[in-house]
Amino acid sequence: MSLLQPYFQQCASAAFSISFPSHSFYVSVSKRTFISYCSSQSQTALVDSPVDSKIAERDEIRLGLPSKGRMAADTLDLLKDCQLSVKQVNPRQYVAQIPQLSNLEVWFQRPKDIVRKLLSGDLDLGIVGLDTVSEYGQGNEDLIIVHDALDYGDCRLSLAIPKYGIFENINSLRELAEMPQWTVEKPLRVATGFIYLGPKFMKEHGLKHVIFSTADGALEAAPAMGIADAILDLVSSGTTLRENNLKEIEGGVVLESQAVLVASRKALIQRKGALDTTHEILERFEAHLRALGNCKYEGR
Ligand SMILES: Nc1ncnc2c1ncn2[C@@H]1O[C@H](COP(=O)(O)OP(=O)(O)OP(=O)(O)O)[C@@H](O)[C@H]1O
Ligand SMILES: O=P(O)(O)OC[C@H]1O[C@H](OP(=O)(O)OP(=O)(O)O)[C@H](O)[C@@H]1O
Repeated sequence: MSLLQPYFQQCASAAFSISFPSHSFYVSVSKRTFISYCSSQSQTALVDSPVDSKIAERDEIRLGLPSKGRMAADTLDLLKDCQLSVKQVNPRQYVAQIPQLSNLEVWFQRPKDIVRKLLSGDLDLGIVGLDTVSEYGQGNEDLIIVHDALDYGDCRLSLAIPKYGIFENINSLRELAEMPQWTVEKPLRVATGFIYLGPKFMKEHGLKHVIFSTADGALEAAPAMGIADAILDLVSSGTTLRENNLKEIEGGVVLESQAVLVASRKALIQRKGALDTTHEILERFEAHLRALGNCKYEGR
């Protein structure tokens, strides 16, 4: 019986179940996500889930890890803390092994490519920020957040506006939306790298006259350069906003993010050994987080 079984029972309606000769498992796609797994002698197979096509044939299970950037070192540290040491022959090689998980291959990729490759079936599991899954996954139902709180990479995707000029007394999304300046001819200009989540958030919050532009970095410069009125970007300490005379506003947080373990639903269902390997990784993560006092599911 898994550690997470009691939690599953609380949200069984959001789950699907599969029974095979040797085991059964449940996967929930609710906000607090997990995999639950237990032994069963059942010979029946019940699949209540959109499994439309076959996955690519290969024997190994593939885990994508960030190849560089903010998440890379912390991800390796987490795995090491869980006694899952990643053996990379040299840093320019993008494939590695974890001796404790013999059927698993690690592939180092840029975070956004990890999400893309989960969707294309070229990876089965990945560790990235929730912001990256949400932006590049675009709500695709094949992506399952297996663990939503790995306790690093904390940040938020937040709307920010200048502290000065016409925005001086604007402190909430509602006040921003009600400004008379934004019209069809002269919409609110938002600079962001999040071109899926940005428009979706504005639409959901009823902001009609908005136009987006995009850039790969240093977005905080856009208002002062006269390129944008607002920015939608990741914030952690808030220093970059402050240094650029920008402020967050009430109701302007699109998403709270941290590192998550994400899986391809198809891979979990169809790839031999994927479920056991995922369960093994998940239990190690939970044991580690519990030891740190950060296990969300403890006592459930
Ligand atoms: N202050 C922060 N700014 C940006 N990302 C942060 C911050 N704090 C945590 N993160 C996490 O780190 C991830 C960014 O990692 P990285 O720097 O590798 O990405 P990237 O620059 O978007 O990738 P790429 O170089 O492929 O475009 C974010 O997706 C987020 O989950
Ligand atoms: O709240 P803070 O702790 O100041 O962090 C936020 C900043 O960090 C990220 O930029 P990054 O350093 O990745 O550089 P970039 O602007 O080139 O993306 C993000 O895009 C913000 O600019």
